[in-house]
Amino acid sequence: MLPLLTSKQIHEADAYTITHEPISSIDLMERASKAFVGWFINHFQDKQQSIAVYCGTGNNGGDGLAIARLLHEHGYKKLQIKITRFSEKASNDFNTNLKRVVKTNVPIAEIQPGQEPLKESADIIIDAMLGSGLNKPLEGDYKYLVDYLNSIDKTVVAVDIPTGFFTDGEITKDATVLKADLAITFQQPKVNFLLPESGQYIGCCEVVKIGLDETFLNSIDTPYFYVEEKDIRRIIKPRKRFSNKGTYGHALIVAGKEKTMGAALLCASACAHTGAGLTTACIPQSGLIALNTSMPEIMALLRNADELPDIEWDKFSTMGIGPGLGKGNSILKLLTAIFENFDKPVIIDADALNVISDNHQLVSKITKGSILTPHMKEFDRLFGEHTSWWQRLQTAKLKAKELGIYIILKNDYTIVATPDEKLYFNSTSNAAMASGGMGDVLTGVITSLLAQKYSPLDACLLGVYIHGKAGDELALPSRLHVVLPSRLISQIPVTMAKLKA
Ligand SMILES: NC(=O)C1=CN([C@@H]2O[C@H](COP(=O)(O)OP(=O)(O)OC[C@H]3O[C@@H](n4cnc5c(N)ncnc54)[C@H](O)[C@@H]3O)[C@@H](O)[C@H]2O)[C@H](O)CC1
Ligand SMILES: [K+]
Repeated sequence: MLPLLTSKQIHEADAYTITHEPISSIDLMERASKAFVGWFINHFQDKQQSIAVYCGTGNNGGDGLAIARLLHEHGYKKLQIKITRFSEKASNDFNTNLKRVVKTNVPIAEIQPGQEPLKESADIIIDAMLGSGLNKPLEGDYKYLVDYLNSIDKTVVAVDIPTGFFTDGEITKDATVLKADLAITFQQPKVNFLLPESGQYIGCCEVVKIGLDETFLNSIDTPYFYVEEKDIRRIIKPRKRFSNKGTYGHALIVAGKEKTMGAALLCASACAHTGAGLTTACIPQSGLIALNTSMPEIMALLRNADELPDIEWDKFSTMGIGPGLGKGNSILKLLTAIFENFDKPVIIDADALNVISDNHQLVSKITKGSILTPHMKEFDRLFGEHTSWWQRLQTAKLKAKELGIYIILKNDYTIVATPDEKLYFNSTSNAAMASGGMGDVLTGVITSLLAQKYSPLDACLLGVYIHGKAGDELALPSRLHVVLPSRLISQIPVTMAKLKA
């Protein structure tokens, strides 16, 4: 897992690398700038395009000056540097790089406090004004300049972090940030890049390694982790010789009502396709024909609106409860009965989450180790309104600990909050997957993994990853506009096979 650092910790990692590699800070800056330029020249190959490099006077600005020099050496002809002299302070490495770039004769202009922004006509703006040193929202000269640059709608490439964007902590709705089409960020994604609020400020993000000390990075105490394919390959288990259906558990999918049987079918089908030994769907009578005709592999346990179904509690390894289930008194009774009689962790989604929100006394009854899979609205209904994703992260961390449960907060980078106060960000999935039924599939996948004796944490991390990866494999190569849940289900065994290869 890649630990994600706060800006304070990034500065510590920077200092540690300088002392222990050892490397001088100016050489580390050179390495970072080269990494930026390596990516930049591959993607902006037209050397006749005009480029304005806006530099602050700290180390982000120092990077900007080094980048301008390196681009000049690579033959970019129409470069200009604009230094924001809004502070009397300048870092040593900024000053050193200023001396170095002066020798190249790339034109340099300085913008003084209170000065009107210089009219910008360049095709591309490289933003090296402020980076991880940002310590307050933009105001005064910076705000004025950034508002102007945002208004002229140029292609903006941010060095490390867009000016005005906090890497961690709450992003306020009225924040002034220089909107970047692309942020080329150093060493690792920043926590706030992974939250939906960043969408309006960052078009896309590329991470370039700058050789910070890996042992130190991995030793830093942080609740935030980024899950990568190598982590998933360590979690996924092969199907063994001499195994049989009993080896892989029996999952019960409690889902569906008359007009939302599709959710139950998708969930149960995903469960079977992810490899549960047996899958039974607890559905109303009205869904039986649909189940039998669409999925002969799946057994039925019928639910009658007025009485509790006759569940043999010991028979099932786990349960996935909620997709298309409906609300109301009978569902409340059913959930209560499950929490009272079934002592293994379950997966709770959709309508089951809403029933818990409406009957808050149920929250404390949720079996320890269970997994909740809310999207943003379901999460807020359960745990209260939030005005930012940062707040939501903190609540998820708190509630997962307090209730001894796992919370999967669905999002572009779906977040898994665990009872030991960690937050794992998933790295797969894409916008083509944003369609009804995708969440039902995820619930089926995770239920299946829990039935197969993966620990709740591994079931969460693996389930979320393969769900997103299957969607990526289908959508990304041919840039599909949309991937439907039922198509994604049939991809899951393929995705799992690739991860085990
Ligand atoms: N390990 C790495 O990732 C490396 C990063 N590098 C680059 O260094 C910057 C961070 O540099 P730093 O000097 O610490 O901070 P900034 O340049 O972002 O800011 C400078 C300075 O500005 C002041 N300031 C903060 N907020 C405001 C504000 N709202 N208005 C006005 N002034 C503000 C404050 O005094 C800051 O100290 C990182 O992003 C990378 O680009 C290294 O090059 C290599 C290693
Ligand atoms: K920047």
